[in-house]
Amino acid sequence: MTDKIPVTVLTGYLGAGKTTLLNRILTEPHGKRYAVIVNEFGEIGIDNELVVGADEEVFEMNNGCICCTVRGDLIRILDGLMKRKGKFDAIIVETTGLADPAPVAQTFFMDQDVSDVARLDAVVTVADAKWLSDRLKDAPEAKNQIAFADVIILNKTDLVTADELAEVEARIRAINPYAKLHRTQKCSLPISEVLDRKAFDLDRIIEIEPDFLEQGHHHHHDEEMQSISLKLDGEVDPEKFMPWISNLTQVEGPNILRCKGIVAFPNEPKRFVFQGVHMILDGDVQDDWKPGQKRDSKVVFIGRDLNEKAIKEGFLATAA
Ligand SMILES: Nc1nc2c(ncn2[C@@H]2O[C@H](COP(=O)(O)OP(=O)(O)OP(=O)(O)O)[C@@H](O)[C@H]2O)c(=O)[nH]1
Repeated sequence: MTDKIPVTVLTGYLGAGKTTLLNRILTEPHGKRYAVIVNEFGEIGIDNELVVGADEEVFEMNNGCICCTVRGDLIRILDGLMKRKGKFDAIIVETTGLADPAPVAQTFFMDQDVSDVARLDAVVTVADAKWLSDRLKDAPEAKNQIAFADVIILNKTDLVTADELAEVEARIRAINPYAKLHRTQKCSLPISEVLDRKAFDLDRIIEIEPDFLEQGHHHHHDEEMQSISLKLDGEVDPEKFMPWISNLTQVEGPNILRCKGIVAFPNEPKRFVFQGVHMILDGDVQDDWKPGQKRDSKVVFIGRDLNEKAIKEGFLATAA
């Protein structure tokens, strides 16, 4: 029992700060080896490139929601990892912001091969202090992520007032009074609060979801949620790209839940990485393009009521 590999499921709505937390865990000196499994909603893999490349191995699952189509993938990757047991101290699974954590957690109880060697240590949910209250109204996934959490990281406290923070915390407590809750900026908290918690409580989960241990899965996806992945076979002109992306996120901000991209600027040895949540946009040149790596540009937008044609044309028109 005790030598089963602990698995932490990292969840939280789009843009809450999951990758920020993951990178914090991976860069802190802890002397441990983690295997990381990332799952994203969108066709072009960007998330795995945003996870810092330490010694860890990152496995990517694309094209679908972890809780539905790629659950088989998760089982396969976990099986593969188990065969190499001893190489890893723990496994971290980062789910897409649109995943319901229940079926992911179920995998550790329902799949015999997995449950023989791995144990679900905790479901850790990152919540965006600025946007969570809105998402609790219109996104059922966001509510389940809070309900299932053993640890809740209420992040981005810098973007709200003390009153707003108290209000969102009260909303969280109305859904989940049990989880350990931390208020953070940039997910800054001791790793020991996140990993190896031995916190997953099956009895509590069965109270929330009585058929948790039964087969079958009724996750209804947000049918209106769109994911637009665009790729440009080359560089973009910053003089065109910057005004375009900032204008798009200002005008379409309410509908854009998440955007991110990695683009190449002419004569710039580093990759320009940007990401945003609604109209808040963040971007910087980061690590170098590797020798031989193709300098192309890719962007992903996730949201509702997005005009795909206009966004695509706008992006292609920024070509250098
Ligand atoms: N102001 C502010 N921004 C933050 C904080 N934490 C993270 N961010 C920013 O929020 C954006 C989203 O953070 P990520 O860590 O990529 O979020 P995520 O949950 O992994 O996003 P998805 O995987 O796309 O759902 C990034 O631009 C971060 O720099 C915070 O405490 N305050």
